[in-house]
Amino acid sequence: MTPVSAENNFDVLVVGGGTAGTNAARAACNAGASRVGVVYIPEMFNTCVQEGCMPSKSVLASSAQGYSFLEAIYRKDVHLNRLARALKGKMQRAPYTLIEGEARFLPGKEGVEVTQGKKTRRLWAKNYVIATGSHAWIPPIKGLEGLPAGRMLVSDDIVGIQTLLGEAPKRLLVLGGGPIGLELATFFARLGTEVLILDTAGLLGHFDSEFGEARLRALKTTPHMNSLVPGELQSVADTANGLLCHIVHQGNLLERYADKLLIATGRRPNIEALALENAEVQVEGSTIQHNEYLQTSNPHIYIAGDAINHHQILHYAAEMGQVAGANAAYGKPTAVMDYQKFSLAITFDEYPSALIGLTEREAKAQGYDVISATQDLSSLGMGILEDLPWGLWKLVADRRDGRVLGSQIFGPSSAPEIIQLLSPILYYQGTLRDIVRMTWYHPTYAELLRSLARRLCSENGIECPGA
Ligand SMILES: Cc1cc2nc3c(=O)[nH]c(=O)nc-3n(C[C@H](O)[C@H](O)[C@H](O)COP(=O)(O)OP(=O)(O)OC[C@H]3O[C@@H](n4cnc5c(N)ncnc54)[C@H](O)[C@@H]3O)c2cc1C
Ligand SMILES: NC(=O)c1ccc[n+]([C@@H]2O[C@H](COP(=O)([O-])OP(=O)(O)OC[C@H]3O[C@@H](n4cnc5c(N)ncnc54)[C@H](O)[C@@H]3O)[C@@H](O)[C@H]2O)c1
Repeated sequence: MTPVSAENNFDVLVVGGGTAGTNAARAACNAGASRVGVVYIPEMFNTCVQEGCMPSKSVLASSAQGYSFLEAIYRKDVHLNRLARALKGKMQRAPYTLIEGEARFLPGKEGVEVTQGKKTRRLWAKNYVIATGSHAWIPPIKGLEGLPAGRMLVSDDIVGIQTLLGEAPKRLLVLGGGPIGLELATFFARLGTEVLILDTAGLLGHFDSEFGEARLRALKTTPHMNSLVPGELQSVADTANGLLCHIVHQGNLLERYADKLLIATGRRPNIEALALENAEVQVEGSTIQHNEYLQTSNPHIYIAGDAINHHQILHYAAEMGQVAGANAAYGKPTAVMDYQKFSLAITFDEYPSALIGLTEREAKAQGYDVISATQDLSSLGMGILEDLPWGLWKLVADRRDGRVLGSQIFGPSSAPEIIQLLSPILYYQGTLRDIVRMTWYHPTYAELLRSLARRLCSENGIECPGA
């Protein structure tokens, strides 16, 4: 290895300054690494704040409050400027060194080369963390590539949505009914855009199937929303009447017109620019091979966050960063990434859905003796008072000891908050009996958790107070 100057020599070098990268750097500092560097591209330094969680929730909140498209965009820009300023300030005060530019690995264990404009700089580290995030994936569909600029949007485009659209489109085809598709479809439908959602599978694929089915029924009653699920976009062509979309649905070939197309079919890791072949890091398809310590096939290189190509949600990015950063600082695989411990997913659309812990399907696959109870929230207590048109709540437990394994909820606008009632219960390995003994206020949605727990006890012969 050709030596580098002291300022370019690190114990741990993190490539990526987003949530995973900054958590990795902080964890490396806390684990005793004295020289820790973070390389990042300043224009797009943090997905959550710049184009992900926060802008999507900002426009959703504005549309729920009745703001127009342009007002929602203005408010989003104000929110993001404030959030980005706070985050940058936090990064500047952190105990690691920030380096701006795009990084790529060099062959022969020479470290990484960082390019910014015409300047390049070579950095070397004992251990590295790759935390380069992800980008929207565009499926190979006939006609997509040749579309004129502004006709097609991807989820990353929310940051520049006004420049791309000018105003809310009259007709929008949303490809993909995952969280991004459902959230952005909700935003546009609330503004009066006629939205058509297509998904080749079902909605809410991570949930038990009754939740995807209920979400689809609810979608069909939402003003300005329509769906063809499962439905496949075969081709698209730009015509004088708009985008002509050929769609296969239930064996029929349908024609639909849209003014704009929004692609929300998942995300893929940002790894192309890294020249990983130089670092002897094995990649299979879009996935960097790694073990439970988040260590790649090169023992000096770890990986964290969306770049890992699964669990692409913020709190996982933070946790993976902590694990990868600590292991990189120790110089050996020590901390293990436990995904199940952090299982929590929320979609903030018209009828929000949330899950925590294991679904019934996952619990069965793991060999648990599963019991579950589901309640329709629209016909119960608060659901009646609030005229809730749709709502389901499911509790999953282990028959052997009544331990709570997971829960899913859909419908009420407070679902994203309600699901987190289960967080301490799962963390402390609480049981159905614990839930029944706890105090719940009436009338609230939360008190229904006790009804579910009581029902599971009485139906399955588990001793519970009042069951
Ligand atoms: C529309 C949308 C909505 C979302 N909503 C939510 C939500 O509500 N809740 C939730 O939990 N999650 C949400 N997510 C997911 C969440 O935003 C991501 O999981 C999380 O931000 C990923 O963090 P990260 O650190 O892995 O990547 P990023 O934040 O993308 O960081 C990647 C870093 O790598 C740097 N980089 C990339 N390539 C290079 C290179 N070659 N050299 C140097 N630096 C490089 C970038 O500059 C950046 O600093 C959403 C995502 C999207 C797109
Ligand atoms: N609220 C949140 O927590 C939140 C919000 C947004 C994004 N995210 C995260 O960001 C990541 C990306 O989200 P996403 O919604 O883009 O991806 P996703 O993978 O969650 O969903 C993509 C959807 O597109 C469908 N699909 C795939 N190919 C298709 C095709 N050719 N035609 C039609 N449909 C197709 C899939 O069946 C799936 O339902 C996810 O990991 C998600 O968890 C989280």
